[in-house]
Amino acid sequence: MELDKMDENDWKYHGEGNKSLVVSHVQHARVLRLLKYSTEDAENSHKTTEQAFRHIQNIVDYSKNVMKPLLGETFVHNGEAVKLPLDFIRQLSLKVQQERPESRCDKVMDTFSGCALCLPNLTQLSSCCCYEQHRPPLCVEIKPKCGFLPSSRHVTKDIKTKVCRFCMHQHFKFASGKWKRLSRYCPLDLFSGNKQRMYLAIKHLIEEPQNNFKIFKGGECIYSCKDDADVLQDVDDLAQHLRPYFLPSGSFINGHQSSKFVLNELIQVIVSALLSSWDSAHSGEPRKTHVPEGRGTCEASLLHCDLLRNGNHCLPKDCVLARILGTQMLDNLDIEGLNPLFRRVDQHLQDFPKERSRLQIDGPYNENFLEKVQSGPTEDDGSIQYAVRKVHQYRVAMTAKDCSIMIVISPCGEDDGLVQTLEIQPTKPGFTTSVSILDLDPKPYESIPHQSKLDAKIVNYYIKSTQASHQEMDNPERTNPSRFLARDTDCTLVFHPV
Ligand SMILES: O=P(O)(O)O[C@@H]1[C@@H](OP(=O)(O)O)[C@H](OP(=O)(O)O)[C@H](O)[C@H](OP(=O)(O)O)[C@H]1OP(=O)(O)O
Ligand SMILES: Nc1ncnc2c1ncn2[C@@H]1O[C@H](COP(=O)(O)OP(=O)(O)OP(=O)(O)O)[C@@H](O)[C@H]1O
Repeated sequence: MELDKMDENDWKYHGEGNKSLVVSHVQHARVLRLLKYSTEDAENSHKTTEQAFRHIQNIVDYSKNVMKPLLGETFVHNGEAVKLPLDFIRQLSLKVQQERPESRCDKVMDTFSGCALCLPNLTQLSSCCCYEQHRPPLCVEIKPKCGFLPSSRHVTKDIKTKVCRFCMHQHFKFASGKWKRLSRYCPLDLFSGNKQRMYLAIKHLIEEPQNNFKIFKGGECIYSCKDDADVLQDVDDLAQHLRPYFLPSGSFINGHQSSKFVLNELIQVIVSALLSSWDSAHSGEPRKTHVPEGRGTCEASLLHCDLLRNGNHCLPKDCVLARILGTQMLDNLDIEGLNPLFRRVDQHLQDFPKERSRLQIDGPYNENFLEKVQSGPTEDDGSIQYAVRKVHQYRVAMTAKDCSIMIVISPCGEDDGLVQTLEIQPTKPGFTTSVSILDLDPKPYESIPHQSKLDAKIVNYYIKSTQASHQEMDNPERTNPSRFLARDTDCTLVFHPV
């Protein structure tokens, strides 16, 4: 990238989250990820270039030295911190403003520091060399969220060991107006390793994508959450896009059937990519990651009880889901068990402020930090080392609970006869897939008290609202229909038993 030749016309709006705004290059498979700050957050706007650059370098170091070893070399692309001309960033900010969703405009792009993170465009990261004009690579983005139930003895509310955080959080988000519909997606189904449960989890993501699901075609977002949209219409549009990829030319399947068919095909390719082991050093019988008994099924999941009971709960060892789940499970005390340890660390830092740097509370995120995460006292011996280790582990787990998976699906070879069988196959004929993980930023130490409050709010609201729902069921006239989602009975899937 030649900094003196940066031109805002070479870049376009690509997407954004809570903390950053992403623009993509119109020709090269590159993106710039620019940080955002709240308009009221005056402190951040006064960050000097050096401070901002350090902040972005911290993100790079964390991805590279902490998350990459935990999640796997093949999945993580840490990118590099870059300094950009201020004029370019200001022009870019003006250019993208009209494309930004209103719900994200409570924050503004950082146009003062001149710093950004430059990354490969993961929606275009194809492992296939034969780029077809009429069938550019598809990319599916999934933000899976937390895939297990806590089993920590510190958990005080029984419901937390039965209903997963995502499903409980849905009720809170719906009530607070963040989303207009409840999602039927349950992360525990996605992480189950059971193909039928995974199939339905993805089907539910397609039905109600919220901020957990997007599809790109040739790097352009063609399917994502639109708050007011007619969802059925959207799914039909999506099916139109998918036809050239999944329906053999000259096929006679008509309208609705063909939509169902191509969506089914897409889901199967996604499941296959999520379950593929990517560790090239490993060969032979795939090893499995088991979700401990009772931690892999959520009572709020809308799947058939039989499917939940009988589904096998294990993931191939080196598949992307196993890597993410393993890292999420570094949080083995739950926020309730972590709280007293956080207070121990906090007290220590108040007593000895200089310890902040030795304990690497804000980095540097280097091999030493990873060492602190991975080794040290395993039982609470009352030491500060133990408490710091658990705090570091919790923060790493939080990153893994909030990351996203990108699956690029590239057609290769002839488009005729692509779909020969409806079984999931290790690699579906006619496609290659590549998988990466994004949004691997460190979660601030200071956010832990917020996590604790949010956890209590979500759980209390869930208990209150489900109790109210049961009362409403006794009195149907008062029932709010969107509170009661139908169980998914469409389990007559095309998979063979696994
Ligand atoms: O707390 P959660 O589970 O709601 O996760 C937040 C996400 O909300 P979600 O529930 O996925 O819609 C939230 O996503 P949205 O802004 O809702 O798209 C952020 O990812 C937030 O991370 P950060 O504070 O920006 O680093 C996430 O916060 P962290 O808890 O990961 O810090
Ligand atoms: N390297 C990349 N290549 C392609 N698209 C990307 C890349 N990084 C981010 N994106 C897109 O930009 C969106 C926002 O990026 P990201 O998730 O990193 O933002 P964030 O503000 O950290 O999100 P969050 O709300 O989770 O904190 C992503 O959902 C994804 O669609």
